[in-house]
Amino acid sequence: MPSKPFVAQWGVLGCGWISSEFVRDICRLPSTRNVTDISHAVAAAGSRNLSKAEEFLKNNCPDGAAAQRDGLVDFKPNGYGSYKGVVEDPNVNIVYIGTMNVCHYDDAKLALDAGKHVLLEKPATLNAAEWRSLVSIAKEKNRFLMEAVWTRFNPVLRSIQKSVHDDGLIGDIRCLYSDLSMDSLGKRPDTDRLLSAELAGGPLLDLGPYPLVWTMMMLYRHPKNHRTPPAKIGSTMMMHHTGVDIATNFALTFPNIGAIANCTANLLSPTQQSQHTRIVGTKGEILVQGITSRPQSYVIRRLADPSKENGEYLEDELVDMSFKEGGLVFEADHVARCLKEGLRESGEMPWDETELTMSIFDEIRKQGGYEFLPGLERVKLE
Ligand SMILES: NC(=O)C1=CN([C@@H]2O[C@H](COP(=O)(O)OP(=O)(O)OC[C@H]3O[C@@H](n4cnc5c(N)ncnc54)[C@H](OP(=O)(O)O)[C@@H]3O)[C@@H](O)[C@H]2O)C=CC1
Ligand SMILES: O=C1OC[C@@H](O)[C@H](O)[C@H]1O
Repeated sequence: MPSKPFVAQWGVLGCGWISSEFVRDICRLPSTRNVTDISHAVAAAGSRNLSKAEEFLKNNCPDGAAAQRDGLVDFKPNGYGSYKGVVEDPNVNIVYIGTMNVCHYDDAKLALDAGKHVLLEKPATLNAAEWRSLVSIAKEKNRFLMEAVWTRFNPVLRSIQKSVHDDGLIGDIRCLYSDLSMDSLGKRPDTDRLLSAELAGGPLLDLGPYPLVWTMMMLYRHPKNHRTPPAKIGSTMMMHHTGVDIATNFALTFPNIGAIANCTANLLSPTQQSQHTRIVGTKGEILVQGITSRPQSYVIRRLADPSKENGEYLEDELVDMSFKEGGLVFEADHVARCLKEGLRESGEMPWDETELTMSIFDEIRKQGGYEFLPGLERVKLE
């Protein structure tokens, strides 16, 4: 007899866009993606406004998520007009935090202090000091804590990582180019979360995590890099009149493997979806397609003769791995497995990699002159 799947019992903080995407994705029955060891339930959702929480549940998971529809648990989702209600709900064992950047630290602390495990949307915090503080609370409370960088669990990224790291598909990596940008300027009000200084907006923190995740997964995590942080961080930032960045370019060097990453995130231009990320090696290159956060396919271009300078490529090979899931469920499955195993930290999105991410953003903000409004940072950098 197969054993009963472990059920992650989610409580959701913030009933906005990404929370609804997350909840809809965990409603998909695990069997449709050949998953049998874990499942998901929505135990609660909380908003600053009760009717918004109730509407959120009605629209996204009126019967709960997969485990509720499969009869693995017998509770229905509860709506709350506060975040406190969610973290105190006895049916909740893990809290998904989909609130604004400026709320992440307080909301994660609220959940950890209430004894709940936490999956916290990117950017985890405003700076590395806030993240270190959350990690120490998670350790003290003996609870799971992970930054929600869903792209790390995307099957396309995983396939590319294996082909490049284990099978030497493009030889030694030399350069990585990755962009996530949007042509938002003039199309969103200055009060929008992407442009507002009060909400710690700007493309570095909002979009930058994705070019950086490609860098982390392909270069930082390259077996020959031995998880060595970038030796140099160089950046150029253009500021918007609201006090957030409007465009940020950054380059990171990895001398152990002789590779450099060139990352861009701006609100001036749309990303080129036919090759948002280009990974160039000594034997060829990979062009990743789709959205930078949610790749769907990639093109392999092998050099006909790798010994030639600027040589010809053989015919393009398309690897189409399009999937029907939203993509957030792969991350949710991983978290459920961590909880099932009693882990407090994920090996795939460990605490020190979020700390490194936040430190890189801290350094880029310092170079570019992007300072948060007074009072936003709950823990200041030394
Ligand atoms: N993983 C991914 O692909 C994505 C991640 N994100 C991340 O998720 C977070 C939320 O983004 P998104 O869902 O697009 O944003 P939304 O504006 O759609 O939702 C954010 C929610 O935050 C809550 N909130 C708490 N305090 C405030 C406040 N002072 N002002 C406004 N809202 C507040 C609100 O929930 P309520 O009113 O219910 O209390 C609101 O609905 C961001 O940190 C972003 O970086 C965003 C998009 C994609
Ligand atoms: O995480 C994100 O990915 C998609 C973008 O549209 C969004 O602004 C960002 O928060």
